[in-house]
Amino acid sequence: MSLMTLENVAIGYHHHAIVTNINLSLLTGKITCLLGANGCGKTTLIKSLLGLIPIIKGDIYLAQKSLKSYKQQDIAKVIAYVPQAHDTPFNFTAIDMVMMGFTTQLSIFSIPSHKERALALYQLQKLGIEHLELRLYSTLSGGEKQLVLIARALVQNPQLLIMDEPAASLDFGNQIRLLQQVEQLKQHGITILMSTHHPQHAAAVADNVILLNKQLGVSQGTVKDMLTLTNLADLYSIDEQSIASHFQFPSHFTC
Ligand SMILES: Nc1ncnc2c1ncn2[C@@H]1O[C@H](COP(=O)(O)OP(=O)(O)OP(=O)(O)O)[C@@H](O)[C@H]1O
Repeated sequence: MSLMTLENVAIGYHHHAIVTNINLSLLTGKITCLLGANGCGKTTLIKSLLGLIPIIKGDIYLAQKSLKSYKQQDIAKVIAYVPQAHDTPFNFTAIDMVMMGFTTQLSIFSIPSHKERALALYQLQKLGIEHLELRLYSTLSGGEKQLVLIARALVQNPQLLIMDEPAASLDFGNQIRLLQQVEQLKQHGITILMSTHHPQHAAAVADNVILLNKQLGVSQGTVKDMLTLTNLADLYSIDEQSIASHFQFPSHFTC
C-alpha cells in the first residue's frame, strides 16, 4: 500500500519545471531513499511533497486524498520534516527547538507541559545529545543542529518522516546511529523518505530507491534493481569503473 502517490507530476519554481513526468509511490511502512546529483531537484521534490511549494502539473495524493485538499497544519499532523541543518536568528535552546515538534499536537493557546519537556529530553537522550539540552541552537555545530532537528521531527510522532540529507553533516558514528534510528522507526510502522548523497546508506537501510535524474527522468524500484553500476554511473555522470572502485555492493546484491 502507498501512503503517498505522485501522478504525472512536474516540479519547479515560478512555472518553470525542473523535473517532469514524475510517477512515484511512498510505500507504507517502508524506507525509501531518494538519490540524485547536486541540483537535480531532490529538495524541490521534498518541498513539493510537503505542500511548501506548488506543483506545476499532475497530482500528489496523501492517504488517497489530494494534497491540495489538505490545510498545511493537517499535512504537519501526518508528515514530519527534517530540513537540511539551518540557522535561526532566534535564541532558542536545543530543547525549545525540539518542543516545537509538539506544535501540531497542541491547541493554539496551550503551552508545552512537563510531559512534553520530558518527551523532548527523552528524544535527545535517544540520539545521544541530552548534554545539548540548554545550549543555544545557533551555537551548535552543523551535525549537532541536524540531530536536534531529527529529535524535533520524532516528537511529532509522524506517520511519514521526510528527511533531506539528514546525514550530510554527521560524523561516521552519528551516521550509523542515524541509520539505526531510521530502521527502528520503520519497526514502529513509520514510513520514511530520506534523500541522501550516499548510495551506501540506501543499500544499508532502504526497501525502495528513487533515482532523480534531470536528463533520464525519475525511476523507482527495489534497492537491488536501482543500485546498479549502470544506474549509478548515469546518475552521477561518472564511468562505471569509478563507481565499481568506490561503491561496495552488498553481498546479497550479487546472489
Ligand atoms: N527558490 C528557487 N527558485 C528558483 N530555482 C531554485 C530555487 N531553489 C532551488 N532552485 C534550483 O532548482 C534546482 C534544484 O534544486 P534542489 O535544491 O531541489 O536540488 P538538490 O537535488 O536538492 O541539490 P543538492 O543535492 O545540491 O542539495 C537547482 O538548479 C536550483 O538552483
